[in-house]
Amino acid sequence: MSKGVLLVNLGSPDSTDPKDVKRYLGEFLMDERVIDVPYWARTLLVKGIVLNTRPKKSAEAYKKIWWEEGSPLIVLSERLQAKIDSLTSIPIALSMRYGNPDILSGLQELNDKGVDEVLLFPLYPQFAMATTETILVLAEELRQKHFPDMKFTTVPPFYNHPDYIRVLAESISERLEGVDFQHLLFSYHGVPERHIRKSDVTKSHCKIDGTCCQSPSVAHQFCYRHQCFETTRLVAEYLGLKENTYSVSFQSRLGFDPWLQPYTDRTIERFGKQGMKKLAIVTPAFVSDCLETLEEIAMEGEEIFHEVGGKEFTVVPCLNDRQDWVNVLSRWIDEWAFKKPVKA
Ligand SMILES: C=CC1=C(C)c2cc3[nH]c(cc4nc(cc5[nH]c(cc1n2)c(C)c5CCC(=O)O)C(CCC(=O)O)=C4C)c(C)c3C=C
Ligand SMILES: [Fe+2]
Repeated sequence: MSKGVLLVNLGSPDSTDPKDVKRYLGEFLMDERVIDVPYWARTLLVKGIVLNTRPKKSAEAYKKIWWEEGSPLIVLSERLQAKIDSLTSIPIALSMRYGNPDILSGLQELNDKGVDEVLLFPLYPQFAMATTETILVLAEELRQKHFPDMKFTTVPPFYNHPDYIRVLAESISERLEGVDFQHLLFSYHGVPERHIRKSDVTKSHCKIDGTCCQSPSVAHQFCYRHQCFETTRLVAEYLGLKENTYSVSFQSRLGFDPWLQPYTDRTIERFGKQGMKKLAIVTPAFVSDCLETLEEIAMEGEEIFHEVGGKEFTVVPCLNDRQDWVNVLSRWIDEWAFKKPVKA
């Protein structure tokens, strides 16, 4: 068997043209694991309402963060792929769940190189049905249809892996060295509360009120909320952060259903109104900087903080293509490919 790796990230529109943004949002939001309502209702909501207004607004936001080479998320993922590729001897392909390059072309590229055993590597530290699960389901559908002889292995969510925690914590301490801050906010992408209940394999563990995430359960294997809190706890422990000097919030909610709380924008506002002047923020659900970190946090978040009297707003960049992160990912890949012992 010949081995290869498919890194998979979320994806971006091809350009900031509202037509491209509309095509991308259409594919994204028509995913039944993102807007998980019956097909007719999703079609009515997405095609009848959201796609008539949101593409223009989102295109404006993308314009603010777009780079000459393209979408930051794609460019940063490509840089990560290239650096891993230079350290490993097996083929490394890159795909996006939505937009381009798609998962089919990534699998085709590996197949053309003679690969028949693929390590599927969703670039998400925490599991969510709207991210990890949708990648794995689509990849499996494509495998069955186009590459039935291919074998898949999947990298599990690495939210509590000591290597990930160390690199994330080091990236925070590097950025915050010499920065005077009163509070470190861990802002994760939100999901609707309903998604947490749906992913609960026990069907009874998740209460979403904070009482369940600390009590051991098999449900945690698929619980986004638990995994976000665990990442935070472990990083705080690594950095020796004192209680009440850090907290968790959830950003980027869409629609009117309850999403995981507290919401990041309201938290930033509350901190400023309470008199906080110096806030630092880190976004561990994203391994690559993207619209949600560069625009929603670094631009909108800072504006909110300043409007309510805040002064210094420091954003920790995502891991992107940091060399220590590249080294960790390359080592994980080699350990899988060459069956080397797994070291923390
Ligand atoms: C942890 C990662 C992410 C989760 C969980 C997630 C859930 C989720 N997202 C939407 C809706 C949108 N998200 C959008 C952008 C976006 N989302 C993520 C990651 C997660 N999403 C990233 C990395 C990005 C940025 C992409 C980029 O090109 O930089 C957008 C598009 C932008 C916009 O119009 O605001 C939408 C829409 C839902 C509904 C959801 C869970 C159900
Ligand atoms: Fe999102």
